[in-house]
Amino acid sequence: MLTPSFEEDEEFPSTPGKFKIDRSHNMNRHFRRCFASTSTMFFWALLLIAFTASYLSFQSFVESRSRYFTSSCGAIQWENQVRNSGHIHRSGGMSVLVTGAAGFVGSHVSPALKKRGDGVVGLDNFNNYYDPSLKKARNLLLNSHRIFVVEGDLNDAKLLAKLFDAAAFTHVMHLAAQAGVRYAMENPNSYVQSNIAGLVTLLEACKSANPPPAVVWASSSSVYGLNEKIPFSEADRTDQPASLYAATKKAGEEITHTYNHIYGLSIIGLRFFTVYGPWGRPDMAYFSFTRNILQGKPITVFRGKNQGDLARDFTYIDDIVKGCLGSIDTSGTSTGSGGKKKGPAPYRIFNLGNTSPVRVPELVNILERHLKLKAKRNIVDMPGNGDVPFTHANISLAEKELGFEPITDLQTGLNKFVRWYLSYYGYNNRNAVE
Ligand SMILES: O=C(O)[C@H]1O[C@H](OP(=O)(O)OP(=O)(O)OC[C@H]2O[C@@H](n3ccc(=O)[nH]c3=O)[C@H](O)[C@@H]2O)[C@H](O)[C@@H](O)[C@@H]1O
Repeated sequence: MLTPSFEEDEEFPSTPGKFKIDRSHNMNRHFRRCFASTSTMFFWALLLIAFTASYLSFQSFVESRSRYFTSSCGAIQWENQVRNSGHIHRSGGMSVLVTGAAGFVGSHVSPALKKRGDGVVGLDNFNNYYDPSLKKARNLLLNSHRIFVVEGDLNDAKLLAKLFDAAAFTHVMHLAAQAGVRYAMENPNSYVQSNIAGLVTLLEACKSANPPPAVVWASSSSVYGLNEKIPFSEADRTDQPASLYAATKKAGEEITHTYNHIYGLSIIGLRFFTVYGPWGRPDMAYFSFTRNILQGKPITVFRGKNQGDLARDFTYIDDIVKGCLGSIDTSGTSTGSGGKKKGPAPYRIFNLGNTSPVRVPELVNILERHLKLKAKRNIVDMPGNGDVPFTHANISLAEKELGFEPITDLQTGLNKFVRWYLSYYGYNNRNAVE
């Protein structure tokens, strides 16, 4: 029988790239040795069958946990999972349905709620806008915090009704969305589907719940569009969106207002300013720049009018999480019941930004320092694809009402991001998907 030796351990290093290269050579050698006698062959066949059987039963266990149920037995198990995950473990705590839980912001907000004793149930459709394996990895992390994430779509009204039947959510943290400013030109309907139709389906479920939850949801700094008044304040114009993405987020602000007005839903809309950090979104500039710099590929740096640099009020994820928790804690309650308004409910919108915009070339300089590599910069004029030249948040309202206080500068936040990136993808960076 084959016994592992030091020599074999060395041939299977932990880096996945090397593992792949060496595997065929090793497999040939193992096959020659292992199948030299019939008894060893029989032993390996039994082992293979046992392994396959346990893998299949594990898979079906995982599927039954998260997917919509098909049998009554599965339904009971599913409802128990939802109820347990949404159970509150502290006095005065909340039970929160987090949509987009396996997304970037959702995967940070959910454990933060759970750690302080709140109940959390996730909902995510695990779509392939970017590498779904990253979403699955975030999901594993959530599971390790005993957070159950239901795989399903916002537009599935029946599923939402089942969720609200199974758990008495006090709050909905609505983070699921079609994100990305420039992708809206490629796939406009996905924005309508998620950010408008999905939002309405969710609000319908919220207003019908008894009692209805308070809703905190992700709007976007992009609603300021062509606004030139700096810094951006909540009272500034938001009627000149520069992208379809921004237009759907602005529509979301109007739609949530009507549900507040007609049904007494308590609403907080959060205008996030270019959120970044560990477990981030691969479609965002800081993430794709890191990947390309490590792979020795060029990066495209957009330049604005008169060759001016673009700038963003980059905001670190941990600061955003504090703003989300502050919103949940101060949301007030919805006043309606069973779809009938009983009195006025709060409707508020807040900027969550860092208040110190950084030019995109400076972002690249910081990444170069952290990665100890030079970027191959390809500087081009900003195409007319929905981008805005700069963002800059005035956060005095969020400071006053939510206790929001961002403390992470870009240098520090990107250092944490790069360390995560290297630990997740490895130094050879071969597994990073475009
Ligand atoms: O805060 C927001 O409202 C928005 O922030 C980001 O949108 P954006 O600020 O455009 O973030 P990135 O796509 O990471 O771009 C950052 C900056 O890098 C620039 N960029 C982007 C990509 C690229 O290849 N080159 C480049 O120079 C962009 O023009 C922009 O100035 C998110 O992608 C949106 O989902 C979010 O709603």
